[in-house]
Amino acid sequence: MPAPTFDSLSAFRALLDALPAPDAEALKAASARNGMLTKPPGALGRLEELAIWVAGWQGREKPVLERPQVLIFAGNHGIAARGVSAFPAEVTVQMVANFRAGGAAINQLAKCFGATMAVHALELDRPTADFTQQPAMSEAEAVAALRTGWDAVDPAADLVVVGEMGIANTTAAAAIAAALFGGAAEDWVGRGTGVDNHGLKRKAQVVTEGLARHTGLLGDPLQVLRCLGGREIAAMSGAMARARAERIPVVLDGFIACAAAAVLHRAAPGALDHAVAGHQSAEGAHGRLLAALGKEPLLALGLRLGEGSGAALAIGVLKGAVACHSGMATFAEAGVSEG
Ligand SMILES: Cc1cc2ncn([C@H]3O[C@H](COP(=O)(O)O)[C@@H](O)[C@H]3O)c2cc1C
Ligand SMILES: O=C(O)c1cccnc1
Repeated sequence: MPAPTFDSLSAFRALLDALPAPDAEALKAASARNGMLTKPPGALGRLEELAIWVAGWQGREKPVLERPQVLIFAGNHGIAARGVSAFPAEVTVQMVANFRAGGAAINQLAKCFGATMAVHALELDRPTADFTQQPAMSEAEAVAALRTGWDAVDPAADLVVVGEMGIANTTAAAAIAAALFGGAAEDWVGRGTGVDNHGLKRKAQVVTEGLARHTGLLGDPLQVLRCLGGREIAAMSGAMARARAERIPVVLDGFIACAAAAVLHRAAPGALDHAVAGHQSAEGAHGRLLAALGKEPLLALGLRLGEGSGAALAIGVLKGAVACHSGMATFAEAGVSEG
């Protein structure tokens, strides 16, 4: 069956209301298998629940992780002109060239964990509007960006990692988080690429202005995405939703990726049941955002890069979980006495 598609935000919302659940039979079978493997019950800790979770989404008792896909989306932001990043906006397009040449951190991590990697640059020569002045995107622009993400997912992948590149996007992500979960701008802004205290104040000011500009629309998570987000952020939301429609598990990356995920979470409760938090980044409010999503990170290594880097590292943890679950012998097979 061809994947459903959408040409408006309301059609996208309808898809979110009809997302599939994990396979109950596979969950039951994997859970039973986990209880028979040659280890004391629970001895593999969180790896056990991770393997069962992957089994449920993949619809098989013995899941596999052989075709992880890393998707990187890049976009430029009108608010970059407001001095909210330690780096100039041209770094976005320069890093896209670096991704394509294989020179970025994510290239190495994707290679390490056997993932394919695709880079989608979204109209980099046309930054989104400054959201303190007007909505970052028109409805048509937001839909086009969501579609880029939706269409980028390989239905044959067995795990999806979604990452981003977009100078100033920690400010857009902070604005989204504040709009979705409340609190002051100061609670959600962080140092991003390394802004000083003045930069941090500017970020809070820009977020405060953005929230005030769009108050009337912020009750609707998809309008939050359109008014305060960016093309790469919308593309990430679209990719995560498509992965769910295909029942492919997703690993969440850092603060920006989690802001994209949070839009889905607020638009349709349970929309992130197929997603695990790969890591907690060093961005100040990432812990708060993960808590709001109810997600416990697998790793916390002090990364503050984005690009899907922390999520790509977590592929290793998931591969370990799946390898043990699907490859270990049962007590009966190995002739080991049970306790
Ligand atoms: C060379 C370079 C590579 C990056 N790779 C990811 N980011 C990260 O930094 C940006 C967000 O931080 P801010 O909001 O402070 O601009 C995003 O592009 C994010 O992916 C990078 C940033 C730089 C400078
Ligand atoms: O949390 C992240 O992913 C992050 C933090 C700082 C800069 N870029 C990304």
